[in-house]
Amino acid sequence: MPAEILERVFVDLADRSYTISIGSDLIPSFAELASDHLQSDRLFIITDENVAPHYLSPLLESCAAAHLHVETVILPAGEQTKSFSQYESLINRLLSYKPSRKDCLVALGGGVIGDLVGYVASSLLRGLPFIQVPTTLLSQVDSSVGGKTGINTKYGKNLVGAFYQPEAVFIDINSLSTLPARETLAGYAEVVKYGLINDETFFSWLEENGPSLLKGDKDLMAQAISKSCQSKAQVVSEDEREGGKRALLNLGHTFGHAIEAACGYDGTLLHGEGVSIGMCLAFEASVHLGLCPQEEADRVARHLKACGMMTRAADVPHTLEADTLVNNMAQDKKIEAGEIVFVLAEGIGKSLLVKGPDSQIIKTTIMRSLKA
Ligand SMILES: NC(=O)c1ccc[n+]([C@@H]2O[C@H](COP(=O)([O-])OP(=O)(O)OC[C@H]3O[C@@H](n4cnc5c(N)ncnc54)[C@H](O)[C@@H]3O)[C@@H](O)[C@H]2O)c1
Ligand SMILES: O=C(O)C(=O)C[C@@H](O)[C@H](O)[C@H](O)COP(=O)(O)O
Ligand SMILES: [Zn+2]
Repeated sequence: MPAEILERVFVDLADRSYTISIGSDLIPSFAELASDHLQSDRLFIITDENVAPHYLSPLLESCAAAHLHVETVILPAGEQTKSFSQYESLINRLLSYKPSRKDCLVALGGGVIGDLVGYVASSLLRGLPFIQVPTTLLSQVDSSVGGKTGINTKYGKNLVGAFYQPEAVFIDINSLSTLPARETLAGYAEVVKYGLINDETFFSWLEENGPSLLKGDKDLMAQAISKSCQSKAQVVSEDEREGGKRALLNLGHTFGHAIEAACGYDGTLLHGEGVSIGMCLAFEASVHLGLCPQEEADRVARHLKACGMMTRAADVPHTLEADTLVNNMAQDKKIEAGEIVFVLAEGIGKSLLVKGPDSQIIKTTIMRSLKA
């Protein structure tokens, strides 16, 4: 089947600008689509053990047809791959192939592969071009766009990394057909996030269409992916390095990352699941701080729950302590003069940054969410 591009979204970043192409059958046509972005005929495709059996062959076949020279690296799947040890081993493996600065890395996979490969691209030989081919819903709507790359450390999520933009992003929505339902749901949390941040109309659309989209309606899914990419591209174009409004894309993440760290990155809690609970906590905290009406927080939790998402810390299949979560939150990157800048909300579509809100209210909100 020839590639069908449904939409192109431009990320406007001066000399680092690029296009996100969204469509069907883009992976089997990768080499043709990517040809304008390649500076040499040598590519390094990095993927994981779950993605490779489905999508590596069509990608390799398209590269062979275009007479490209390709080396392939298949990494273990899962969050633990975003680590110092995998970073070092990938760097060494790539160096063994004697890469040049014009060769291109291709991240074929979810956010784990995209974040790791992007960071390797930013640092190997002081920077090589890379292309994102995201294959999870989460990576198609969020992580492949915007240039946040990095790995986790024992102190927390994404604490080592770089802002480093890809040359292009190719979103093949057909790849979602093999994604496990739990992963689709986790990605959906980041879709809902865009509505909650600044687009109540989109949130209402999701209330109406989210359940059908999650059941496999491809047309609705494509619309949600386009809308999410447009939203993210807009924010990133205005604030690439999170000097201000980009921090709103972190709605739910201060809480979510703290819960993820407490669970140990072993698959007990997926990133999107932490974000779902974290967004509910952000809205509940906003209610207790007198910023947001209770009905708005209830509406957020109701929608996420109706879709089958986790909405409370008590839903996590791991024993969590409020003190551990508060302690983990102290590693958040949005800290200014010793105070965490929280993403809170005055209502749906009305998010805002609040520096150092009452810490007792934050802790009480967490404790309530931990009660079954
Ligand atoms: N850089 C950013 O802006 C940004 C944004 C959001 C999230 N993230 C990061 O992204 C990561 C989460 O990404 P994710 O949710 O994509 O997880 P992931 O990369 O671990 O992928 C989820 C699982 O699905 C499998 N998989 C991927 N594509 C598949 C497909 N098409 N069919 C079958 N299986 C498939 C993977 O092997 C893995 O087991 C987290 O580390 C998070 O911190 C980064
Ligand atoms: O692109 C952004 O900016 C985001 O915050 C998107 C988030 O969904 C993503 O999880 C990101 O990796 C979080 O970044 P961090 O700076 O909080 O580590
Ligand atoms: Zn996220």
